[in-house]
Amino acid sequence: MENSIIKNIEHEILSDNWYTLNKYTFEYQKFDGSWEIQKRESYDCGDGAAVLLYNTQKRTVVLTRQFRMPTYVNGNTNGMMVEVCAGLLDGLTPEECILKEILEETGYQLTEVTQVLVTYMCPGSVTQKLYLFVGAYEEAMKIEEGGGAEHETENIEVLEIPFEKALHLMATGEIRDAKTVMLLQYAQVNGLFS
Ligand SMILES: Nc1nc2c(ncn2[C@@H]2O[C@H](COP(=O)(O)OP(=O)(O)O[C@H]3O[C@H](CO)[C@@H](O)[C@H](O)[C@@H]3O)[C@@H](O)[C@H]2O)c(=O)[nH]1
Ligand SMILES: [Mg+2]
Repeated sequence: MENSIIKNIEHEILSDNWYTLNKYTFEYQKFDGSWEIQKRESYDCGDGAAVLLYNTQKRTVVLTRQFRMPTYVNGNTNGMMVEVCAGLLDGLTPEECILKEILEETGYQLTEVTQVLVTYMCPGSVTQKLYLFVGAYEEAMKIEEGGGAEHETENIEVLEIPFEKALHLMATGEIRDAKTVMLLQYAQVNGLFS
């Protein structure tokens, strides 16, 4: 990490259970040139990849639905989230990761996806960099049931819905996962279905 506006970085691990919560204490040079000590916690759950699966003939997208505990404890009544297929890199490249996740979670076997955006999802507190893809799917590519990796107790429901319905669900707030909103809007802005 090279940066002339911070120095003397100290690192401490606050929790290292499933993911890692780090704490950094460092000197930060303010805009007026003076230095101050800052302390920042930083949650490292790894980088990830996500994909909007779309079919222009059928005008459909494939999404997933699963229980997300962090949303349940923050206002999402039944904790269920409708999201694009996504997963953590776990040592793979973003493209390798997302092709594997597509098969595991949705049962489609794709060989090609296109990277369209790279985003920091929550830059004040979470390290995660997320690689966003779109991928064209066809019925013939469905070779497995999907549903998620058994050993990860994922329990993922696969939804194939019209693109217009996905846009409607986004407008009504039933779709409110950020990566999903970004990819649906990407499809809309770039005329993926036109
Ligand atoms: N035992 C245990 N399992 C966990 C824990 N946290 C996550 N898991 C398991 O680990 C799985 C990881 O599945 P992936 O498909 O790799 O990731 P994801 O949870 O779908 O998505 C993650 O990455 C996305 C893209 O970067 C993110 O958008 C999403 O928020 C999340 O971090 C989860 O589904 C869940 O079963 C935990 O604290 N304990
Ligand atoms: Mg996943």
